[in-house]
Amino acid sequence: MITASAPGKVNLVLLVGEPDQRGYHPLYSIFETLNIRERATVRFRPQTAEHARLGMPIVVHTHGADLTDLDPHKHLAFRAAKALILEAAKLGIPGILSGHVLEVEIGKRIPVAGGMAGGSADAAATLVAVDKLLGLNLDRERMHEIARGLGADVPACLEGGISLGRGYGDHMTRLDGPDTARHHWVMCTMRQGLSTPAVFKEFDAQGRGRGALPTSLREDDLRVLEDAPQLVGVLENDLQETALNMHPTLRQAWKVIEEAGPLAVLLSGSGPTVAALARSREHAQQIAQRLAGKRQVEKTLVVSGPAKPAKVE
Ligand SMILES: C[C@](O)(CO)[C@H](O)COP(=O)(O)OP(=O)(O)OC[C@H]1O[C@@H](n2ccc(N)nc2=O)[C@H](O)[C@@H]1O
Ligand SMILES: Nc1ncnc2c1ncn2[C@@H]1O[C@H](COP(=O)(O)OP(=O)(O)OP(=O)(O)O)[C@@H](O)[C@H]1O
Repeated sequence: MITASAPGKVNLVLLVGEPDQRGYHPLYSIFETLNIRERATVRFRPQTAEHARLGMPIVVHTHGADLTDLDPHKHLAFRAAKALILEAAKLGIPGILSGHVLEVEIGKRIPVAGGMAGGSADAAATLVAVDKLLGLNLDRERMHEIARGLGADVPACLEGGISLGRGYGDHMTRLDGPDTARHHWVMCTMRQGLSTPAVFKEFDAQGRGRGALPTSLREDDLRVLEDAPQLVGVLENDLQETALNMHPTLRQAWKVIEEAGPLAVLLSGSGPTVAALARSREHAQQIAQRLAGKRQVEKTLVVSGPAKPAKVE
């Protein structure tokens, strides 16, 4: 049995270009991974008659969130496990599961459909756990290739730290080092989620895409590695206005969160989770206390970043 974990994220900078023919958007995205982690535990189980009917001998159980409406084959942990079984076959290790099913247990802590890459973190943790269980020992490059086939945010969850994502936000360059400052956040979730494709679609309908994106790290963006006060001037999310227009209560929540006294307020990815930047952990706890009981905010999570990469526990 192997357990691995992977972090959630907030995009410190998210610049969005015009969509390509498939409708996907080129991005310039600086990810900060957060110390709120998803866990994947994987093991072999003997195959039963019921399992034999499964097309692919993988069973996923999810704890901590209700994903019963989700087609099991679309669960990102299922897709990650399947990708590595196919990779094993490609590497000439067929029958790796013979007589067994691969069981994946996911422990979710990251809110679903909140813009914090919860499903992507499940995928990243599953990739690392199954790689170890099957003894594949894939290198970083191959893991990242497989990860980006699963979703644009999966490589960032594998990578950890603070990283620049180019291409579709899925080609990572790690930016942080030993002197990188720690950042404290209050992640404020909303009762109603927002669908990532719907936000991008509305963004396009409003013609908000940038004609050109920076081709390398902008010098000013190096401030993402500094303390919270320096970070304030860097934070930027092109999807913010679109999400604020689409969500029924996000604008009211935004005002309430600003009144709780953070240094800055930022939409996390495609939202609707709102990231409130604090000076320190104590300040973050104060903000969370001020927001307790406010009906506009579902719950608050006091977190910090950058976080460790996806790894075996
Ligand atoms: C908004 C972000 O969270 C910022 O980090 C990501 O770009 C979204 O990452 P993700 O949820 O892992 O994205 P995917 O699962 O690959 O795609 C979900 C949907 O988001 C849109 N999408 C995603 C990434 C991208 N570069 N362009 C897009 O247009 C597409 O409509 C796609 O169908
Ligand atoms: N393991 C998973 N956990 C959560 N949702 C999943 C998972 N696998 C597939 N999904 C589907 O993806 C949708 C969005 O999931 P997720 O929680 O990853 O959103 P998100 O955090 O907003 O993503 P991102 O920030 O990467 O855009 C869910 O509503 C669900 O239908």
